[in-house]
Amino acid sequence: MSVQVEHLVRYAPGSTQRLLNDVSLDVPTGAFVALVGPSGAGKTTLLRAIAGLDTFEQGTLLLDGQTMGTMRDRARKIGFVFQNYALFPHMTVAKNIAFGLDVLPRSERPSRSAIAARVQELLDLMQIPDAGASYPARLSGGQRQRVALARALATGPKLLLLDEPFGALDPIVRRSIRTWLKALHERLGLTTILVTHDQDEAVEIADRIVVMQHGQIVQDATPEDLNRNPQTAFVMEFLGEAPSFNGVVQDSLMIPDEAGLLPFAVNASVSPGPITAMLRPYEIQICSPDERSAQEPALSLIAEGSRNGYRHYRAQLAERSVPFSIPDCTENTVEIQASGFLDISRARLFRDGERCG
Ligand SMILES: Nc1ncnc2c1ncn2[C@@H]1O[C@H](COP(=O)(O)OP(=O)(O)OP(=O)(O)O)[C@@H](O)[C@H]1O
Repeated sequence: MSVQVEHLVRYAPGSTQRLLNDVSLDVPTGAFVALVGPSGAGKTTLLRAIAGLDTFEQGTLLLDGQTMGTMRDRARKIGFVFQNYALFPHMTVAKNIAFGLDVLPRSERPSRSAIAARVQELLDLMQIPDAGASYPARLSGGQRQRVALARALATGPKLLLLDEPFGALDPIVRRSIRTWLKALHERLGLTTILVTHDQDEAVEIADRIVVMQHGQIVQDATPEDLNRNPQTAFVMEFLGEAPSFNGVVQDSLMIPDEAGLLPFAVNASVSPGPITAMLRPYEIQICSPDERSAQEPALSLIAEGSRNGYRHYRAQLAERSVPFSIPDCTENTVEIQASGFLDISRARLFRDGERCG
């Protein structure tokens, strides 16, 4: 199922505050989109509007090119899992999963045996084939999340809306459920929109990341594009550690304010004046003192060990220390407490928070 949101505006009830401020989003059938952004950005509000759980004052919402039908039509086509969407504790797992089918009017409800078969199929799919007779209290957190997903999938929805569905899980279970969800999405040909606070999760699972801030979409791109071409300093910072360096552009040269950083050439289109350079720790390079013999070495390096395929360091500048890392496999040997200069020429440039180079 495709989702098209056009110029959506939603006000806080009884107020002129815009919770969603002219939001447009196009999600083609089969896409896996992650909605990310700081707390209060409007992610849940947008998801609820798409689900039809909340109304909106302006704009259009189209599912498969049509305005939304009745609530019941929607309920069958859209599966939701919200973070605090608890299972019914007094029902077995099987009854929980069957709920959406059991409550259908008799004329539409599958036979008892068809419902039982569907429940078993979902239990098998969730890799908890024997859990049907258990009560939710007997399950682990990860198993409960799977049951919540199974319940959302029982009516055969075409669109899956997930609001922090793995929030309560420990990182290891979370990682395995994430991989499994991606495979499920592909296998069932679903369209999935996932709200998550976990940037790594978004990058790993989604084919598109939509970043929200103040009720607006600030960028909508593939994970690679978002990392390579963040349109604002906020997006750059939001997606991961991003040391920033103030300086000034003169004659197409960025001259950092702090000692210990090498000036670097910038594109001629970048106008002179104050500027902020930001880059990832692994994009910072170290220059040994003898390459710049005219200057005294201006910083010292502190090794912080290896992690995730990188060797991590902190470079001590006059007023602060800056994280940087190099791939573990590199031949480059940076000695503990070695000194040198930082080359930040791979930085993106921002002015007033907007990308300018
Ligand atoms: N019914 C409401 N009345 C007034 N304000 C509301 C209402 N619902 C949400 N808000 C406000 O709208 C803003 C967006 O909320 P929303 O829950 O969509 O953010 P979010 O991005 O999902 O945040 P989080 O990551 O914390 O879940 C918040 O400032 C919230 O306080």
